[in-house]
Amino acid sequence: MSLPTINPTKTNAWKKLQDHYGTFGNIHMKDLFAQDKERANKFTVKWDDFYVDFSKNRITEQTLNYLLELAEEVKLKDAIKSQFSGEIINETEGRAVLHTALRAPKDANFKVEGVNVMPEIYAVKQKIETFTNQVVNGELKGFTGKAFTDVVNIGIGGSDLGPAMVVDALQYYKNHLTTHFVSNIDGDHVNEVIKKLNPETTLFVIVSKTFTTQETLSNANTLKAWFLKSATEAAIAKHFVAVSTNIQNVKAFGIDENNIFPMWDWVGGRFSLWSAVGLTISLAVGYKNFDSLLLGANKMDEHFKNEDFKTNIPVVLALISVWYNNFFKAESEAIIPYCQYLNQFATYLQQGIMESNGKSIDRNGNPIDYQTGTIIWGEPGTNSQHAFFQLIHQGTKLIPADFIGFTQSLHGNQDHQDKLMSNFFAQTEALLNGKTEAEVIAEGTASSIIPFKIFDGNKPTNTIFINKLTPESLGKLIAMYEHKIFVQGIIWNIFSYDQFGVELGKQLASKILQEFNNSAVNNHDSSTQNLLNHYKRMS
Ligand SMILES: O=P(O)(O)OC[C@H]1O[C@](O)(CO)[C@@H](O)[C@@H]1O
Repeated sequence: MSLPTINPTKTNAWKKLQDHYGTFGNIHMKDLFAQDKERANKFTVKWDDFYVDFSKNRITEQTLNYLLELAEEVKLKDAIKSQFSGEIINETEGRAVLHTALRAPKDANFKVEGVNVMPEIYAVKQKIETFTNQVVNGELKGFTGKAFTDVVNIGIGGSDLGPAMVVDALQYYKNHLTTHFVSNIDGDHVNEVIKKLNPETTLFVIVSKTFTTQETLSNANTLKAWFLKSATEAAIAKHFVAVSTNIQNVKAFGIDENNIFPMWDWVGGRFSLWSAVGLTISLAVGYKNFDSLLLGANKMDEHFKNEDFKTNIPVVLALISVWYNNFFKAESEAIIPYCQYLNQFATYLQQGIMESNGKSIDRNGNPIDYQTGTIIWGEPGTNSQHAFFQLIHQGTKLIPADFIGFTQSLHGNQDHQDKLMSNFFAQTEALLNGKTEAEVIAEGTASSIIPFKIFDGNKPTNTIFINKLTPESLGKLIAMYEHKIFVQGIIWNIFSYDQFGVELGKQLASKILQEFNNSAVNNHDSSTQNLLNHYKRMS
């Protein structure tokens, strides 16, 4: 069975939303709160250690009902079933999409083409656990008999961003191993990492689903060449491991078969941190914590699969985002974690959201005449307040924002935590209420300055409030956004799991690379040609 192919703009719910948007006009959220004392309770979902308040949005109960009707009309329920039952929903690549199987319990039953994949998943998990324990305990040693001190993850995109974000987010839980990430083809990246390494005590984890990615293979070759300045070829087996679906290419690189951690083509790169792609996470925080991350994601999967849409966190967040994207024409969304540990979270979500839903052809193969993927950006609070919040508060653009916060800190310094969280609450309150002219005048402001100090307010935010940053709660949070991506892709009638848009640039780059050897460069547009010739002269 394939995914439904319903044009959302042709649904009854869409028309209702359009009319509703027309009458919604300039309703201020402040008035909605004043009219209904129960508003916050009505638009809050409490689930496990999550408290998600979406009341500070430009919605009424009617809006939500129409959005829920839209979900029904585009057959979201069937689509969820299709995804979890291993159907080939990544139709353009002919693949199932089963990252959810990676975090399911052992006795779950996820089938790809009739075969239960759980035994394979658990065999690889076992391999990750054994290997992690041996490295962390110092049982496995380098070529001079010393235990490992450093781990270098070599990968890019989904083979880098997920592990890098999680290792950073969970650094509180880290063991003695120092982790490094090399992704960019820019030689400065690998060069700076090399400066920090001792070949005798460094473990290299090459992560590439395809094992054909230029950046990853170039960086891996550079690191191998550097390593071989101090060690023999035989030592590679002790220091290099790989995560890939392409066993043949990994072996050709010189990696011992025992050092290969397999993955599967039914795991998309940007959804792969739950697989052996997360090996560096497991090494950095220990297998138990890695497994808790998976457990958290599995709990969110169950919530997503079973919860009524009205109180289903990923579904509600996705619907509200569609409301802004397609009716208010908001172009971007900000992700603001009040947590320094989530420093890389927005960057990570950029790939997840923009590579998945940045599409303009629908599931019937026709061009789309409505907006799809949102632009994602963000930084942790409070730093972001001192950087770009001016534009969110008083600029001309509507920027819905997710505020992510934790009731309990990990550091235990209540003074810092209270100051951080007072900012967290103050910002969403200020974005909601703004400041009126009367309030500005009452502050005794000089009359010529008054207009500059008025805040319209009415700026939407979701508050995603979690008890504590743990591997499990992080797993839930990541999975929450993964499901939001899926829901939006279904509504927009696009394929979320391919990424053909990244190919053209890659193809041209390899053509240009070959042309560097030619004496003259032609058959480009005149701009590109001039630039190439200038580079050839000057480099
Ligand atoms: O793991 P690989 O095959 O090296 O691919 C890395 C990344 O490249 C992409 O295919 C395109 O940027 C991503 O989807 C993927 O995460």
